[in-house]
Parts: sequence; C-alpha cells; structure tokens
Amino acid sequence: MTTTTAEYPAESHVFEADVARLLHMMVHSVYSDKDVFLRELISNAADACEKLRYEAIATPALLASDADSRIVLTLDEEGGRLLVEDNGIGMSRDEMIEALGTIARSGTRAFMERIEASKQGEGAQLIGQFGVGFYSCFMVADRVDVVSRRAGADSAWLWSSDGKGGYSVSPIDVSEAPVRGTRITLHLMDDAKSYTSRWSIERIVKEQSGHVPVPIKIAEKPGAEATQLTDGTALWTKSKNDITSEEYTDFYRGVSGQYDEPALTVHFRAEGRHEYSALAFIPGSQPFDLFDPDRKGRMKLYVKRVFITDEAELLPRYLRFVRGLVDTADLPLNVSREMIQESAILTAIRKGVTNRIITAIEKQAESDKDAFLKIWENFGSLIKEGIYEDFERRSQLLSLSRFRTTASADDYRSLADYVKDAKEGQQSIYYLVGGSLDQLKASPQLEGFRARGIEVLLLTDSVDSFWVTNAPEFEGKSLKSITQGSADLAQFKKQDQDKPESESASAEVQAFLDYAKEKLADEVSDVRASDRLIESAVCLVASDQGYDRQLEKILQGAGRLESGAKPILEINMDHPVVKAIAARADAPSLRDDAAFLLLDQARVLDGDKPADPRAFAERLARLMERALQ
Ligand SMILES: Nc1ncnc2c1ncn2[C@@H]1O[C@H](COP(=O)(O)OP(=O)(O)OP(=O)(O)O)[C@@H](O)[C@H]1O
Repeated sequence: MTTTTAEYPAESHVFEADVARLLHMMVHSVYSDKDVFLRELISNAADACEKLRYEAIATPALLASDADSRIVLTLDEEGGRLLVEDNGIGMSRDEMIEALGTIARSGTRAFMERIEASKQGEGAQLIGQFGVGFYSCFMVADRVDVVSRRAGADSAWLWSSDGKGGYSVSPIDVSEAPVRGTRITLHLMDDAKSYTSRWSIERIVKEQSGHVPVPIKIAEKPGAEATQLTDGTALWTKSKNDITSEEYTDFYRGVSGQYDEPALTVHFRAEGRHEYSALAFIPGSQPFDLFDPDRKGRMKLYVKRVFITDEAELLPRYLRFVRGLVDTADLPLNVSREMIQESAILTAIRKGVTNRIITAIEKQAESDKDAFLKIWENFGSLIKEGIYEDFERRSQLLSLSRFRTTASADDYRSLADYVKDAKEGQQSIYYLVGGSLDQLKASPQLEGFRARGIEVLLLTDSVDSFWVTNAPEFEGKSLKSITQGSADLAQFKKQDQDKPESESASAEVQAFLDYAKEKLADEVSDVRASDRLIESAVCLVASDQGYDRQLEKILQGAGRLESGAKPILEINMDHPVVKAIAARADAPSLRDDAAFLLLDQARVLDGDKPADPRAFAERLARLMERALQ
C-alpha cells in the first residue's frame, strides 16, 4: 500500500539546538577544502549498503533482484545539482527525523565547543581534520533534498532543508524514489558549481574514496548511463606489497573520519588455527572525542567481507584510539552480535591483533623515535590504562611507556633509562604525581631527591594515580611515591658536598617537633624530621598504609572517598625558621601560631588551601605584627 498524503501531511521540524549550531558553523566555515563533504556522503552511502548486506543475511528478500551494492553520483550541470544515490538500507520516516535532525555521535558537542573556542582559522582546520558527517553538505549546497525508501518498505520519504532553521519531511510517491536506498540531491551554491564537473568529481573520489568497499559509478547527466569510477575491492584483501601509502591513507581517512595521516599502519593476514585479515591504524592526531566516557572502540568486524558490527570489542579498551577492521572467514555469516561477544574465535583474534599492534608500536619506538613520541604524546595516557587493565602485557606496556622526569629536560625517559642511571643501592623507582609539570617541579618533596641526584618520574596524567598502585615493579625495582611513607634518603650522598648532612636533631628542635605533634594531633597523624627537604621548611606526605595523597584527592573529588587519611607533616630540621622557632620555648603563643602556620604552608605547597582561612589570616596577622613592632 502506498502511503497517502492525507495520512501523513508534510511536516515542518526545527533542528535540535546542537544541529543548528553545527550547521551555522558549517555555513560560515572558512574552511577552504570543501571537498570533504563528498567523502562524508559516500561513506554514509557505503555504510548503508553494508547494513543492508548484513540484514539480508537473515532476510534475503531485502535484496530482491538487485543484489549488487553501488553508489551512483549524477552530475547535473544545467540544474546546478549533484546527486548521490545508493541502493543500501534506506531510511524510514522516523529514522530520517532521528538521523538528520539530531546529532547522535558522542563527542560532537565537545567538538563544537572546541571549534567555537578556537580562533577562526584553527576551527576551520578542525572541521577539515575530523569531518562532521552529513551536515557538511551545507558547506556547498543551499538546499539539500534526501529521498529515501527503506529496504522492504512500501513507502518513501522526502527530507528537505536549506540548512537554516529546520527541515520538512513529507511522503512521496514510490515511483519518484529509488527502489531501495537513498538519493541525496545537493542544490549547489554559486561558488560550488564545479562539483558538477566530471573531472573534479572523479579526482575527488579517487583521492578520497578510492577504497570504499562498494563500487562507485558516475553519470554525466541525469538519465545518462553510469560508468564505473572505483571497483569496490576491499583494500585489506590485497597484498601489502601491492598497496601504496596513499592508498592506505585514503582508506584510513574513510574508516576513521579523520583527515590526517595515520601515525602507524598495521596490516597482516593471520594463518593457522584462525584465519583473518586485520588492517589497523593509529591516528596521527587525537580524535576529538577521545576522552568521552561513552566512547567505544571503533574496530569493525567483517565476516567474509560483509560488515557485521563495530561493537565487537576487537581490542582491549585501552586501545580504543586504534581504528580499522578485522575480516574473518572463521565465524558464520549469520552469527548474532550477542554471540560474537562470547566467541572463543573472537577472543583469539583479539589477542592476535592486540599483540601485533603493540609489537608494531615497540618497533616504531626503536626505529623512529620521533614518530613514536608523537604516538605517545597523543595516546600515552590511554596506553598507561593498559598497565592496570592488561595484566598479561603489563611489563611490555611499562617498557613502552615514556615519562618526563627530573632528569629528562624536554625529552622523555623510559623506565629502562631510569634503571640504567639509578644510584647504587637504589631499590625504588621514585615518582611524584600531580596536576601539572610546573607544579610538580616546585614540590618541596623533590628537594632531597634533587640534591642527591636521584631521578624522579613526574606524572601528570589523571590515569597515573591509578596504574602506579598496580604496577609495583620494573626490573626488580618497585615504584614508590615520594609523597608517601619515609623517603629513606639518608643512605645517598648529597651532590653538593658543601652542605653537610644534617646532624641528628638538636634537643631544642626535637622538643618543638614533639610540641607541634601534640598541637596538630587533630589534623596530622605525625610530625617528624624530614630527609627529603632542603630549601623548604615543611611538606606533607601520606603514611605508608592507605592511598597516596594525589590518588586520595582524585577519589575524594569523584565522591568515592568520604574523608582522606590524616597526612604526616615533615619538618626540615635545618631550616632557619624551624631553628628560630625551636629556640623560643619562652613564647608559647608564638610557637602555637608557628606550628599551625607551618602546617598551612605545607598545604599551600601541596596545591591546597589552609583548612581554616580565618584562623590562618589571624595567625599570620599576629606574626606580622610581632615582626613589625
Ligand atoms: N545514505 C544513507 N543511507 C541511510 N542512512 C543514512 C544515509 N546517510 C545518512 N544516514 C543516516 O544518518 C546518520 C547521520 O549521518 P552522519 O554522517 O551525520 O553521522 P554518522 O555517519 O552516524 O557518523 P560518522 O560520520 O562519524 O560515521 C547516519 O548514522 C545514518 O543513520
């Protein structure tokens, strides 16, 4: 039964707020390389063909008599139009409203915010780098009509918009729609009329979409016979030696939706117990939604070249920045998506692909340090998640990790570098976790390590607080936070021989320590002499048991820990202020204020605030008054 207009009159809809924002950005984009719109449309068309092939496994009738997927581009120079048509799955009315009136992709909002916050030129570059799907056609068209008929349905729909405030959806006679699939008509803007020239379309398709796994045809005018532009051969089925790096890049761009160069390409065919091909890429830059909590891996699973799903978890979570696909003949075509998750074959494939990717990164680290460091800068924080998630590969991932350290200057150091240069008798790999490198470099806790030339890893990624607690060892040395427990530095000589090692505390200073311990008992668990301080008077450390201070702050911030453990206040027994206060046993109120002020000073050095700002201000005022009198 054909849908009647009386049942479904033409409806007007306004765009969801985010779509409107995105469209505004597209239309006003100064991005010069507008060609990218065609890649987006072709990629959607190819996805639609792949979805149909998948649904047709269970319902072969969907293919009817037209089994071969294709994408046809029709040029209409006279009418100033470009048509992109596929015989894929098509869209129902509701699917159209959902897909072309809202933004489903996670992270798009974050992406838009980045574009809006950036300077004009940079924002435009971002658009070019990532592409923004269907809506990019409004960079070249002032009206877009989408006619679609879902496979197996007896109705067809027209979606139409000028890309400004909204769009309309109306039923149209099936005789005006493709038998199955979607036809998108772009009414080109005056400065975009070159997209009706065969020469430019052919160039763009070959450059951008030459390896889309659905054949692309071109018709020079409406009604003309279409000739083939690309044959739809799946790139991954070819031998590595027959593929140029341009072809890989083109394919990567299609599969990742990013328009940069891949930083690393891993392409192999596994034979033996399980047979499959894998083609995986590490992107050349961070995808904009990399840190979106909903972001999933984007490796596609094909069975005998039929796309099955991109939710098969073909890689461990921490490798979710890798894009690409696995194609296997070992799974049955009609395997359900649920069964896939539990399949032993898939587990074996996951292991094989993960190993190959990590080995490829390791090789890159050896053969091309700069290229590897770019990967590390973009994705190191994710790779480090693997240190606590992937027990089997922990030591491999630790070896791969690179760090800023007190000895690295602007370069990176590996744990192997660290161990090679460790002091004689040094049992631990020391680290300090915090929010930024500058803050870490200014930490009082570092002073004693610096003075003795002991290297300390400076860790600033939020994941660092977690993996360090799980990876206690590298080449026999345990990882140890310099803000937790005792520093045990006395066994190492200071490099600056002029400064004598501190003698055991004088009785006076010791008495002040005991006094402070009693006074501050509500706020700290201990007050003790420090061997990690040189210039600063005080610092806070966590006790050996429990969490390190930085992790405690993160857990508290996330509401996963109610209150932190009391820290330990360490005091520099050689510090002139400490000595001077210790000498004033005759002035109890002064000692009292000093004890609390020293604690607050340690808090501030830790990036915190004084616990009681008012009491702090009063104590400070009293002290200044005394000094000024
Ligand atoms: N030719 C088409 N056939 C069927 N559905 C389509 C077609 N073009 C677009 N769509 C639908 O519109 C949705 C939105 O497309 P859009 O390009 O904006 O984002 P996307 O394809 O989901 O994301 P990405 O570009 O990151 O893959 C698609 O997910 C799909 O459901």
